[in-house]
Amino acid sequence: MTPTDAPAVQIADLGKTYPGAAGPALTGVSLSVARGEIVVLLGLSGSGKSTLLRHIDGLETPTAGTVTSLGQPVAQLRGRELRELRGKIGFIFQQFELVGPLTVLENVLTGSLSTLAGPRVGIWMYPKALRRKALEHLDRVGLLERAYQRADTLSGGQQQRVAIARALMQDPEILLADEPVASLDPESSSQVMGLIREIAAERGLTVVCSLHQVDLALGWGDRIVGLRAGEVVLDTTTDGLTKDQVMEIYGRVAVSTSELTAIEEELAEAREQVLATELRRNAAAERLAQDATNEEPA
Ligand SMILES: Nc1ncnc2c1ncn2[C@@H]1O[C@H](COP(=O)(O)OP(=O)(O)OP(=O)(O)O)[C@@H](O)[C@H]1O
Repeated sequence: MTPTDAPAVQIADLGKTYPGAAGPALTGVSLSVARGEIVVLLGLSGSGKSTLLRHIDGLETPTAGTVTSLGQPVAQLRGRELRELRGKIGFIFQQFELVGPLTVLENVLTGSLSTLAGPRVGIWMYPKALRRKALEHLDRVGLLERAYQRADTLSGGQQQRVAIARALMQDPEILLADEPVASLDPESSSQVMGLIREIAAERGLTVVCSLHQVDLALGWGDRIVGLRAGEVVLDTTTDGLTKDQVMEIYGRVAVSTSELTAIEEELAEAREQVLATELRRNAAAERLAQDATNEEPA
């Protein structure tokens, strides 16, 4: 395998148990994501999607197994090495994580902070080249005319586009997105996902994105990885994949008809036993009452 063929992310037998947790958040997860691939993580709340994403840029440390991102063994990196890796991995979140009172442009500029020595307060504290780059990214996400507006005056969809522009300031090779459209309406959701896909194609970005919406995932991703209770239960390209197959991840159609019949028979048997016990109890109570009547003095 030549260096260019090397996967963007290689996860081997990853396990994670949070301190004090009753059970593991991830178990035996193995996954290889090629450069330029667009992968959707699907699964119910609590299935481990965020935990998996957070291991890719070293925000979590594995309990077992390894994660290699852009050829680097993530858990072994410290200090500058870890910062350098994170500099190549952009992250966008459900709640956008913008600084509301700051202007849109300033929010985008904060995406370049890891490349600068020391903090920056105000747009004019950033080098001109970075200001120009931030404006170009805002133009790309269709928000150039909003550059000097407060971030918290924008709609949810617009704020997520600002967050994308901010992530682009890092010139990332990988983009991680943790339910980026969970708080958006369907129209804004497809606009934001469409934009991510276009930008990923333009830049050859690798994208790993968790989503809740199966339809969106099917139309948007190249590949779907389904998680259930911390384990990979589906890993397939989206070509020809049906919604029913995907829904099995959620356990809604995971029970077959024969299993359902068996469960129903078991329930019917249990109901009969309860009924028989109740009948016996009633009979015993009647006998006691009868005995008491018989013993009463004439
Ligand atoms: N910091 C933490 N400490 C302890 N347990 C955690 C922590 N973060 C997550 N968990 C637990 O790990 C499991 C997986 O959580 P995770 O957030 O990765 O799931 P998720 O699929 O992203 O869920 P959601 O869709 O709700 O964001 C859950 O049982 C959760 O309660």
